[in-house]
Amino acid sequence: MTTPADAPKWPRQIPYIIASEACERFSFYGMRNILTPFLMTALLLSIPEDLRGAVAKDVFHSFVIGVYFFPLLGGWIADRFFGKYNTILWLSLLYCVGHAFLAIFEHSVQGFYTGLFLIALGSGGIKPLVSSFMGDQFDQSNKSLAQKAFDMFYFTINFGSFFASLSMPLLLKNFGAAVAFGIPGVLMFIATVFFWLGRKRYVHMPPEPKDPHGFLPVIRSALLTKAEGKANIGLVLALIGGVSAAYALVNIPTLGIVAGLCSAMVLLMGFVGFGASLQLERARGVHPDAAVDGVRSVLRILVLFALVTPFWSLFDQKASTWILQANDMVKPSWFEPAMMQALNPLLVMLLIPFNNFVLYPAIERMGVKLTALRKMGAGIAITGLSWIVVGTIQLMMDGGSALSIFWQILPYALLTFGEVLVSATGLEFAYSQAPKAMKGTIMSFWTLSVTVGNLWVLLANVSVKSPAVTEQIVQTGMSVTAFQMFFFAGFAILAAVIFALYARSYQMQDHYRQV
Ligand SMILES: CN(CC(=O)O)C(=O)CN
Repeated sequence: MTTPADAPKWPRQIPYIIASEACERFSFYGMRNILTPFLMTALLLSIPEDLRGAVAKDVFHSFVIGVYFFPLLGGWIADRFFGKYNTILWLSLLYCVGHAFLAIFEHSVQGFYTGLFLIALGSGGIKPLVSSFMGDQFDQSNKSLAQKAFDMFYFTINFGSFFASLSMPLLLKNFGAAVAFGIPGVLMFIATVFFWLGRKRYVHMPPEPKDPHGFLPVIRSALLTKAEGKANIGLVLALIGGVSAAYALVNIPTLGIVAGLCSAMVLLMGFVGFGASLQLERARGVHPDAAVDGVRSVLRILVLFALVTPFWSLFDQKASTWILQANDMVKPSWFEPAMMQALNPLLVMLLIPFNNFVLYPAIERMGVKLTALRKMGAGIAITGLSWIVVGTIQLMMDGGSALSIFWQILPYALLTFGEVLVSATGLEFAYSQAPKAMKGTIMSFWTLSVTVGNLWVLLANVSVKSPAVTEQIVQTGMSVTAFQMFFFAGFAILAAVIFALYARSYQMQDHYRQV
């Protein structure tokens, strides 16, 4: 029986991290939400109007790609050199400087782009570290509270993003760019101060020295060690990955720079990882058993992350495909389609407490154990369901029905329910499953799953430009838009089924630190 004395205790430093995250997310979503309108109506005015939209999109997506690439750099620097606290603090200061550049250089393209680069470096660099640092504050005695802390963390992200989504477009319109970009900068500075204030209370995990038995050395040994009488199929697969990556790079003119680079990265990682997993046992003589087992568990986590990527494909299209649909729906004259975006953080703030206090306890009372993997699998499937609803709305519109924009509330609710199950749960899952020396890196791979999810969207968009594919779609009797919606719904539901099957054989790890 648990007595009050040994009941798990909340680490008192958690509020500093959560308050800092709320301010940081306000600053991030605040500047991100006004970036495209600012580029279109101010910074890029010298570009002819018909070309301006494409340039603005390029700038925006290059910025987003940076944000999701730099987590790898931040994770590596923290794990190997400076530790999480120092890396977060210094990158946060750089992030503040980036915001200052945006506010100061509202008339200078070069100054403004430098600001964007610094923000991508800062926000991307700290993104996986903050959640991982929060996990470090828990140990075996109170790890049962960690999921609640990650849920609170996710709640405050959306608290920040909700107010930013509503207020920043109005600030840009009424007070101009210097004020609109300055305010997120002030919020980021406050976020840094909050984080710094907790410094004496935090648990600091030291960086790990270069390990000859780390992830990459073990992978290399697995691929390069010969086994008598056996072919080196793993190495052949790794080489196929290298050649395919080179092919994707050569095809950048067709795929576009972003899709080409991301495809090359995914192909290389996929083939090398799969090849190494086939002959990981060959590394056993070269490295200690614990190192080889650690690598196997990391590769298993990466398979789960790969199966989460379809969720991100669907989730991030609420900012593109769903807005385009909303444009053609019936709405009050004062209502902007993009304002539907604010529904997502609002619903996250409602669903997290509802799930934790009402839904999860009710389901557990019915005898169903809600593991992280069950929640994530269900979340991916529910996200697929939201796209069946959106696809059905599209079919009705294509058939000539005039539908109110408020019909989108249902798919938004389903999508956000899926998000809370997948993304909020996945943060804690990723942390708890990562071996100590690889926490920053694994959290970065979790963030990278967002990039890969967006890659599937880019590739789907490239493929529907091909006349052969369009012809096939026409034969189904659906518009390309409706077809794509059902395609993505099926993509997520298939991923959910594979996720559920794979999860059955997944051995849960416990990498919380000892007391
Ligand atoms: C995508 N996220 C997480 C984040 O860190 O921004 C959301 O919270 C979207 N609702």
